Amino acid sequence: MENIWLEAQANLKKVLTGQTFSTWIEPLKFLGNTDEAIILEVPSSFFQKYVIEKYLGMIREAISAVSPKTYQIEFQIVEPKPEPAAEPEMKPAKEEKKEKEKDKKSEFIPNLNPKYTFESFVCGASNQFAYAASQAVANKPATNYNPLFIYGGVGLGKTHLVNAIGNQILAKNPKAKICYYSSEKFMNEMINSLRYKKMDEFRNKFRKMDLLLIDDIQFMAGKEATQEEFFHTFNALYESHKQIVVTSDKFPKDIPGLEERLRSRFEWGLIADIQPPNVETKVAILKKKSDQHQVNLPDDVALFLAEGATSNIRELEGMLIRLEAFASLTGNEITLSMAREVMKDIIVEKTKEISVEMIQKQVAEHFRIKVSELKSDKRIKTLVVPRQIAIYICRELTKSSFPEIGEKFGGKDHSTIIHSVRKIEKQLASDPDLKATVEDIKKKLFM
Ligand SMILES: Nc1ncnc2c1ncn2[C@@H]1O[C@H](COP(=O)(O)OP(=O)(O)OP(=O)(O)O)[C@@H](O)[C@H]1O
Repeated sequence: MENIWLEAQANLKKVLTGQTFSTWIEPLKFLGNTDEAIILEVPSSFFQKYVIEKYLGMIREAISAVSPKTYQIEFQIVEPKPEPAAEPEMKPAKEEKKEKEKDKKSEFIPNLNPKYTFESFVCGASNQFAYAASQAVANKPATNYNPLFIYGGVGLGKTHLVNAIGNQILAKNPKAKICYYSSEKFMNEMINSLRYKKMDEFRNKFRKMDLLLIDDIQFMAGKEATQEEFFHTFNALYESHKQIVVTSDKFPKDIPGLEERLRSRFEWGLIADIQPPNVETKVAILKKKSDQHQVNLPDDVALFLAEGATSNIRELEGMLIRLEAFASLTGNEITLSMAREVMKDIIVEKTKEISVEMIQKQVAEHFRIKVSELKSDKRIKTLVVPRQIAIYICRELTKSSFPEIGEKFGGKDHSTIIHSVRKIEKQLASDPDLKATVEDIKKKLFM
């Protein structure tokens, strides 16, 4: 049973960002199970509430994808063990020195996701401004746009862009002191530092940075002590001309519970928004991701996913991974009909119903022939091939039976229809031009 959870966890890792996974999913340890439920360990009630709110659906889905049965998910709070007592253990001097050095180094581990770069980011109309602003900051930190405040809805690429800034600065200057933190991590670390009387260490760590990247600042809303601490960190960095980049799901003014003095500071620099992507950008993102995974994603499938998905790119990526996994496990190429089957519970098809008549019209237009010629019995090659293609697409995209299709193609016998479908199926495997033609026609049908 634990294996089911480990497998589900591994799949979630592929879909979520490194940061989200390590913060929220990795700490969920398998505690046990009943016939109906899997019990997972959580470190606090806050943690439990957050996971239920944000990730329970995903967790359920990941589990049902790897188990034959549907399970409830239950959480049990297991408080982390307190740190060892203040009395330090006696250690040999050499060992102590080594540990100190290690501590020193780890202070500057930038914590960036190396996959999130400008190169791997698709720039479209919806994110152009934030992309350009991020590049400007990466090229000339702490000059024109300080702080840079990026805001936009869930899963639209804020974390990706701030990591890209950090990665680019680090590539130019490997010694740059860069720190990427989510605001929750900032808060948790601050609480721990208060608890173990290490506030000076905490403050110094942030105030030494050249670049401070704070993700999802909206989580600081209503947390007065955290905001107070962040305010002083902000001032210290700003005054020493260090770059600060902050992300949020809202414009500063619209974050309830954000102190006025922080809000006004965020407005000192540049505020750039990311809007939900249009279908073309979503297709471009899918194409880029599938290229990265070295998987062939046909255009019509990319369009189908892009149109069916919400604007959350994380969800779009999740769909792609699911499809890629299905194709690789069954050893088949990704096709539109496979995508429809695999996504049937996820994409509530809002694509229009495709009818035999629409297909006939589109194929006739493509080959510059008349619909009446397509339906005729004429056996010349310029008509036979389009006719077979049209019949094949009708079989793939409509629910019509062979005799029904035959009826609409001038009353042809169902064996003629079966022959046409088989013929095209066979040729598609070896004829890339034919494949491109079929995909092109299907794509136009869904436009
Ligand atoms: N324009 C884009 N090009 C390529 N990948 C993108 C783009 N936008 C988003 N993504 C991908 O979508 C996923 C989610 O993006 P990211 O985590 O940056 O979103 P976010 O806005 O920070 O979300 P949240 O509000 O949940 O923090 C990531 O894997 C990211 O690489």
